Amino acid sequence: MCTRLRAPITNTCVHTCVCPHANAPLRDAAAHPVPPRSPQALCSQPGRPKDYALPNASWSRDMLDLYDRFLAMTKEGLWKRIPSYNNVLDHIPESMKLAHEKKKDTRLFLRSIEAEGVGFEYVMFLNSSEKRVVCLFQPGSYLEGHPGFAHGGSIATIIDSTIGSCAIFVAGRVMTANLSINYMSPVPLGSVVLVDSKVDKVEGRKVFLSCKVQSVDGGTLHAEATALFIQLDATKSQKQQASCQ
Ligand SMILES: CCCCCCCCCC(=O)SCCNC(=O)CCNC(=O)[C@H](O)C(C)(C)COP(=O)(O)OP(=O)(O)OC[C@H]1O[C@@H](n2cnc3c(N)ncnc32)[C@H](O)[C@@H]1OP(=O)(O)O
Repeated sequence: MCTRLRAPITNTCVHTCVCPHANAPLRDAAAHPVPPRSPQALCSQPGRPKDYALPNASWSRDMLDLYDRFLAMTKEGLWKRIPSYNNVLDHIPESMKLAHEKKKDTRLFLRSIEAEGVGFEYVMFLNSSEKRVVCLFQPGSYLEGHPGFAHGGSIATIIDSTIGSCAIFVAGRVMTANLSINYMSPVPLGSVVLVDSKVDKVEGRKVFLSCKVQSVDGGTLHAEATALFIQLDATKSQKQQASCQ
């Protein structure tokens, strides 16, 4: 794990969204208990979708401490918090949308459970110079597989999405062609893990990536993965688009 993650916590809010509380002092992490913080209360703006990648009352102390450490690193300019919406089209810039892609009542799989704390609680940070995306992930009780532990499919989902976000950064619109995961140690429900992904190489439309899932202290390697993403071919996309109309 990157030693930079052990940097001291700062008490400044640096949300990337337009937020009335931006740069307002946060809590003293050591001295005060975790206050209930609602993303909507912090950053709700008329006409803007709700950003789910912000602290809520279900986040554990480990999750909040790690979040604060990454926020501190965003101030140095190397890392950027990635907002998270429950409709995937809100992630795609208008200029990259295909003609048939209109917003419907669909949801990004990871944001399909509305209640806080029981599904995928996560926030991602991008380091563009290292072509790296790190996701802080706290699996909730509805993601159970083996009793008390996160389902392997939920681990695959968070890996695919973290690696996918990294691939999108270098290649724009991509799809997973191959994802290979070795599960080494089960992830307890309610614990916090770091999903650390990076681009290894790009060959034409092919983006090769790798990923590690580790405990917060770096002492447990829960899973390792490699993936191949393919940049969508604009010509083929146009054909798919025509067949959808
Ligand atoms: C912030 C929001 C977060 C969002 C994150 C989202 C992450 C989630 C991503 C997903 O879950 S995507 C859903 C799961 N994936 C799919 O459903 C993909 C299904 N497969 C396809 O649609 C097509 O196979 C694909 C688009 C991946 C590739 O089809 P293409 O027709 O564009 O590729 P083509 O056949 O021309 O192959 C291009 C190159 O890739 C290679 N290739 C394609 N598939 C491969 C494969 N599976 N393994 C190895 N190589 C592969 C292929 O050999 C070739 O190599 P060369 O250029 O060297 O000749």
